[in-house]
Amino acid sequence: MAIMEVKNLSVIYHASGKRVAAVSDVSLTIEERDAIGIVGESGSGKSTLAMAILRLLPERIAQAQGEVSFEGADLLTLPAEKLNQLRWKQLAVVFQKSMNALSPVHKIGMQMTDVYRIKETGISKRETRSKMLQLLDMVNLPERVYDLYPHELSGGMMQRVAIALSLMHNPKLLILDEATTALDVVTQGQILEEMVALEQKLGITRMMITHDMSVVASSCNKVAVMYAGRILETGLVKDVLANPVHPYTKGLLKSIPSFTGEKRNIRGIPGSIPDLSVPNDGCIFAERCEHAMDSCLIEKPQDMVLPGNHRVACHLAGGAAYVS
Ligand SMILES: Nc1ncnc2c1ncn2[C@@H]1O[C@H](COP(=O)(O)OP(=O)(O)OP(=O)(O)O)[C@@H](O)[C@H]1O
Ligand code: NI
Repeated sequence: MAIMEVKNLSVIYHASGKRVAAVSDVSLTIEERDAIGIVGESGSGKSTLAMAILRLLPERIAQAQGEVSFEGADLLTLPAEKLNQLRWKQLAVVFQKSMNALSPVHKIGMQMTDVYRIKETGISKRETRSKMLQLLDMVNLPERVYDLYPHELSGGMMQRVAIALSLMHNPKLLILDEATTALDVVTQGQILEEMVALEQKLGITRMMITHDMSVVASSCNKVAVMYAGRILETGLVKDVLANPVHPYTKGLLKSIPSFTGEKRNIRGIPGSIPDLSVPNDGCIFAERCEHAMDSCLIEKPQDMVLPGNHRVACHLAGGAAYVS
């Protein structure tokens, strides 16, 4: 069953007299218990997409259009009070810098308790404490963390606390925006492994925002490849990674080191993301694409649907040049 359906979502930032099309016509279906990776290079609109879904964009400068249905409601038009009830309880988010929001002068346990009590009233101190210890244990932190100050924690421990906070009300959908990016590879791997085990136990659905395809490969079942505000390819991880069709996805996969550990040159994709304040009617990747044809410059490619609902927005995917 779909837990969230994003339909034709677009976000425009109004910045210094320009209209920046940060997210353009994005549609996504997230099924219950999916772990969907949103992957793409810096500036491709991943965070904007997450913020739009959560309606956290600054209203004065950002304008979102489209539909985000979640639990039968459209998050984009839901009255603020109803939306507040959903946040944390149903929908939770962890950012890369989530922990910066914590006060340096209060102990972790007390801060967790304060956050918990905003939504849960009428629960005794003892019960709350035991719930917080249980949460710490869930993310593999020892009890003593309850009595530590933020500066006494390592980066990995901090992110674990942030994840514990996001889980405190058993959310249905958890959005992680580069939540493990700043960590060393070993700690990141451990946290991802723990996340996967935890969400299987708790029945959580996860949206994982990252620029790192190997994070998606190791912790997600679905992937959406985003570039310059558009989703270029999406499908099951096993299909997209084994059979990438879009030239951009192929480039992204080439630019990460091999999973088997063999040495390979890390090759970036030449060029950079286009100016999003300039309207584009063709394929947004065309100017960097080594296979671009005339039609790519003037006509926006529609989604080509391959077996397994593997979707690709590329003229080549639908044309004669594509061999399955
Ligand atoms: N407040 C803002 N005002 C104007 N433009 C913005 C604002 N925030 C983001 N943008 C622009 O929107 C585009 C998408 O940015 P976004 O942060 O969503 O990308 P991202 O994929 O999350 O990148 P990163 O991987 O670096 O976090 C970029 O071109 C960015 O410059
Ligand atoms: Ni981002």
